[in-house]
Amino acid sequence: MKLDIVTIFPDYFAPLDVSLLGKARQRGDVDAHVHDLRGWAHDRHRTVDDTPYGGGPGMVMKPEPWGEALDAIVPPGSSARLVVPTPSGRPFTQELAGAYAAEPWLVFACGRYEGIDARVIEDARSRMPVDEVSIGDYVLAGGESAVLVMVEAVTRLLPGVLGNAGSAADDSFAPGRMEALLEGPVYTKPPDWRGRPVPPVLMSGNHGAIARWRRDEALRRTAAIRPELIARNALDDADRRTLSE
Ligand SMILES: NC(=O)c1ccno1
Repeated sequence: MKLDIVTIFPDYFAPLDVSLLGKARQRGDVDAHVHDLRGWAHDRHRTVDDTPYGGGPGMVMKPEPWGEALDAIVPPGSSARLVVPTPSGRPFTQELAGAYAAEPWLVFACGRYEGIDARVIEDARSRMPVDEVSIGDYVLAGGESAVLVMVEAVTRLLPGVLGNAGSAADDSFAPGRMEALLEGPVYTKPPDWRGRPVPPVLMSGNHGAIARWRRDEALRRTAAIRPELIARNALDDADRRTLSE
């Protein structure tokens, strides 16, 4: 997967060199490049923002640097998808992360201030798919943190990035039988810690009973914390019995 990130704070993306993603980059599984938008701002102060038409607080990111940056990074006819983090975007979900993990090339545009001049998105849409995406119903100072979240959620799904390929399949919201359930509790050694034992079923070696217990815990957690998700799952009789307890 090819990733390009355009930002006025390139140092924000130092985390791309650590942990699983850093290893994926070293292996060449992820070809990530961070670009400083000011490289396409040609005045003496390398200005990237200006006052909003129509008045109002704050500043808006100028279209010219963005247009030149995207022209330079994404040649005409290439296969890139532009992703723009914004609180006014479509929700970023595990499903969308899975769709992005199948994309050959993602370009992330990190807005700052009050946002990017709308014509930048319009112009980009004339030559590539563009998604405006929100990681949640809150406002950040810029898109950089949202891009770090999305890049981690997407790249962990790429083959070979997670040490245990099955791990992603058991995630909360992972496609399949656990699709819209919150993951239940997990345990490791010691078997008893501060007088708190590990649930015995997890040490029984009975894989069917363990799978049932894990699903029951996920159902109970989801019903307690995110009851609106329950209806998104295909429930069997055992599930319904658990939820009726
Ligand atoms: N909620 C968001 O995704 C966001 C992006 C930039 N500011 O907020």
